[in-house]
Amino acid sequence: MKFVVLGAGAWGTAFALHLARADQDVTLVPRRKEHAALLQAERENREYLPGIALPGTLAVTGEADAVVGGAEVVLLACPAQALRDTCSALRTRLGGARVRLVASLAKGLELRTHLRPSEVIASVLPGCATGSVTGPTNAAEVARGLPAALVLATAAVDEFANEVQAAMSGPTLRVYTSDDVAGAEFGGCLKNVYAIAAGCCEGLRLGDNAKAALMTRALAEMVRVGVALGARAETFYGLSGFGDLVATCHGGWSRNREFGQRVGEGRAVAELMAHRKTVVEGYKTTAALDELCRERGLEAPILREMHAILFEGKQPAEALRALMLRELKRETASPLPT
Ligand SMILES: NC(=O)c1ccc[n+]([C@@H]2O[C@H](COP(=O)([O-])OP(=O)(O)OC[C@H]3O[C@@H](n4cnc5c(N)ncnc54)[C@H](O)[C@@H]3O)[C@@H](O)[C@H]2O)c1
Ligand SMILES: O=P(O)(O)OC[C@H](O)CO
Repeated sequence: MKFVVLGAGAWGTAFALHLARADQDVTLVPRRKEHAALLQAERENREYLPGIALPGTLAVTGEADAVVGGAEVVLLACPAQALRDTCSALRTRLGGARVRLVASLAKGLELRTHLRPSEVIASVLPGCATGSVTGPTNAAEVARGLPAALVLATAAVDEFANEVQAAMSGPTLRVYTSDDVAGAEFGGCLKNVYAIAAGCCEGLRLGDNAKAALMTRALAEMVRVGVALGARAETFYGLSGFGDLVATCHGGWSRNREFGQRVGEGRAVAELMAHRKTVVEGYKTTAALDELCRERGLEAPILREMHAILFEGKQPAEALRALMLRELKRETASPLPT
């Protein structure tokens, strides 16, 4: 199958590399032409995925115009806040050509519109089949060929979605399909917020009990918020929800978790964000989700406290106290999977 991956950060590069290893026809298109030239010359993405050789079968080009029209599947591997511009450029490049699926690899909610990745794609490329690829997949581990599983979420799991699933799957990556796109995408967005919270727990040296409690209540919050926003409860207990929550809250590699750890240690949020070279999706997604929950009157106390820490200057220790001293209640308050 013919894939084009737009964006050569850590994940776009790792996923393209995986597809090449799976014998798919794949072209990786970095955003900057000079980055494409570097990747072609060095056969390594030293900026975002150092130490991993790109196989000869992985084509790299800086000329998106030349390749997108011939793709069956276009994968968008940019940060969530850059998806709209990336789709606009893609629309111009596609002209009359029709790719069969445009799917996002991003895990964030758009600021202001509060649209999920596939909704952003649909708003810029109406009539296009859209989807999301999400789940617990640290880029470096996938690039090293370590086993992982993820979800390809599309509104209709039709024959073509099954073909894409098969093309993406192999001995090191098992791909499941889902037609609950909202659930898969909200799982990917929300888990990044809670990974920052888990990092805060570590920065505050609260111990393993605290992190376990946080993750458990975070899952309940994910289900409650997600279901209220149109997702199915069961999806949050799968790879895109629980799976990615566990991976990101525990992964030593997680940029969201690590950022939260620094915040918990008392570092200033603005200073941390100013010096970042790679994306921390949970930061802006906290703002987008908090606004959305407030607009809809949804109760999301962990998300609320994370917003207070990241955008309102609240001290992490104060936020912890606020969560611990909330009104006591029964554990069964959240919806259970059907
Ligand atoms: N790295 C991972 O392990 C991983 C795994 C699964 C999903 N994701 C998700 O994939 C998305 C991309 O993450 P990443 O890890 O590849 O990021 P990264 O920080 O490694 O790289 C960022 C990428 O985004 C591009 N970019 C930055 N600003 C841009 C802009 N304004 N317009 C277009 N492109 C821009 C950069 O050129 C680069 O290709 C994120 O939503 C992330 O949550 C990452
Ligand atoms: O490094 P993070 O925190 O952006 O997490 C990467 C992936 O989303 C893990 O599945």
